[in-house]
Amino acid sequence: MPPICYLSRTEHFSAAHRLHSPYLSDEENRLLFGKCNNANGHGHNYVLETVVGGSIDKKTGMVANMEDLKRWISTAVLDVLDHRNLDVDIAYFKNRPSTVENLAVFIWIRLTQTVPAGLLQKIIVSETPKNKVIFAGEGLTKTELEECLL
Ligand SMILES: Nc1nc2c(c(=O)[nH]1)N=C([C@H](O)[C@H](O)COP(=O)(O)OP(=O)(O)OP(=O)(O)O)CN2
Ligand SMILES: [Zn+2]
Repeated sequence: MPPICYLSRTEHFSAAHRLHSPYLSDEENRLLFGKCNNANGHGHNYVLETVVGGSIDKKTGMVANMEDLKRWISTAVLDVLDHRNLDVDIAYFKNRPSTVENLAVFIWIRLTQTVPAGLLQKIIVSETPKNKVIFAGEGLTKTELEECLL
């Protein structure tokens, strides 16, 4: 069996948002999200690490061509999220808070629609240098998959 490797690519995008849940009252939102619920909103310079993995192709010496990986991430994620207001521009966040967890789910689903089946292993989305979420597609429901379609 050929050796298995994991490739990682890090990209950045900037987006605005406000943490607010449609399932909570205004007062509950203020208490839960604090300054992040401020009506003016705020922005983050997000960092997305995408990890793909598989066996090394004998002929190319690659698990995947980094040029392809760059293109998949740009098309599926950066073109859609960079310099956007998540709550206003992305329908997925109309009925769920734009937490970094929900953002990771959105990004994962977008990537699975572009990256060849079985290659995508894990994503790590950082909202601030201190806060990051790791997602590998566990627990996805049909609802998320359908609502993620643009
Ligand atoms: N589980 C989650 N909790 C919080 C989220 C989130 O997406 N998921 N998001 C936020 C805020 O949007 C933001 O990430 C926090 O901003 P901030 O407090 O400014 O960032 P830091 O924690 O890095 O900075 P400190 O100065 O250390 O507070 C909040 N919670
Ligand atoms: Zn925020």
